[in-house]
Amino acid sequence: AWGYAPNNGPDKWADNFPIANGPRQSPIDIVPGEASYDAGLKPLNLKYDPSTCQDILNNGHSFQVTFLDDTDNSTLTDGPISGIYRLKQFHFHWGASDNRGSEHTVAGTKYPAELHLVHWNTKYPSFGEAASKPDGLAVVGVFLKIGDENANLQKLLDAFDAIKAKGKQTTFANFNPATLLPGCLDYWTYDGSLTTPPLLESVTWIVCKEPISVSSEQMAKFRSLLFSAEGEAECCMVDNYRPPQPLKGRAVRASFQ
Ligand SMILES: C[C@]12CCc3c(ccc4cc(OS(N)(=O)=O)ccc34)[C@H]1CC[C@@H]2OS(N)(=O)=O
Ligand SMILES: [Zn+2]
Repeated sequence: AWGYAPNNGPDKWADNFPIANGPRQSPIDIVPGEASYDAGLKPLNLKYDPSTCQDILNNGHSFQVTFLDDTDNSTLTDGPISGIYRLKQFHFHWGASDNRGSEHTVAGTKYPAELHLVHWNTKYPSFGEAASKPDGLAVVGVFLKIGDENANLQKLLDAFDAIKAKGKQTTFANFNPATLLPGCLDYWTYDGSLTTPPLLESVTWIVCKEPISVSSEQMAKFRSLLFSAEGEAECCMVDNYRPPQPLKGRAVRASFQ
């Protein structure tokens, strides 16, 4: 099965998922000087209801917080998209050390981690259906930068002892993902893909310019999770990021000047 090790990592994914070499793969290196300001881009409208928060899970590739998505209580509208996209889950990617870990990079700069808030287009009947459509998903990416301890992030980290190994999950209620957003919601946007197999080219990427803070001690806590299941040889969950992929002529637009 795919992973992030030398024998099953990003350089091997094309063996089973040939779309890995497709025309709209993610992540990418965002070069601010080459992004074009688009005055037609609207501000992001993110409305999240903490009561839709369900559980937190170690899926063997990252940890994710999953939301009830049978109502329009937690949605993304406006920004570069049309229609209503529902929040399904959020998860992170991070490094073995503070000098790497993000998937998108900014003029080659890597951040220690990156948050992805995954939303699906309600013009389709379900998340899984939407994931195979070119306008099916919208993922908001937020960079994490080493600085002050992040009290909102700490609520997630406090649940880690219950989800240390692959496959573990626990209930996780009343968390408001809006508390993980930066103060300024300026963003870059481009057409891309899932950054893990099945690498489906169904994502409108919305990457926030402003990072949120995470302390170095909190980053160490991320690295205490395991790729491995209980009873298997322990393998620390680190470097679960795909490196930037070729832009192949795509436009990157900026919501700000
Ligand atoms: C669950 C699914 C397979 C994996 C997957 C999905 C959606 C969004 C995803 C975001 C990811 O992360 S990222 N970095 O934002 O791209 C990573 C994987 C994702 C759907 C696509 C088909 C499966 O759906 S299904 N079983 O058919 O209902
Ligand atoms: Zn992701």
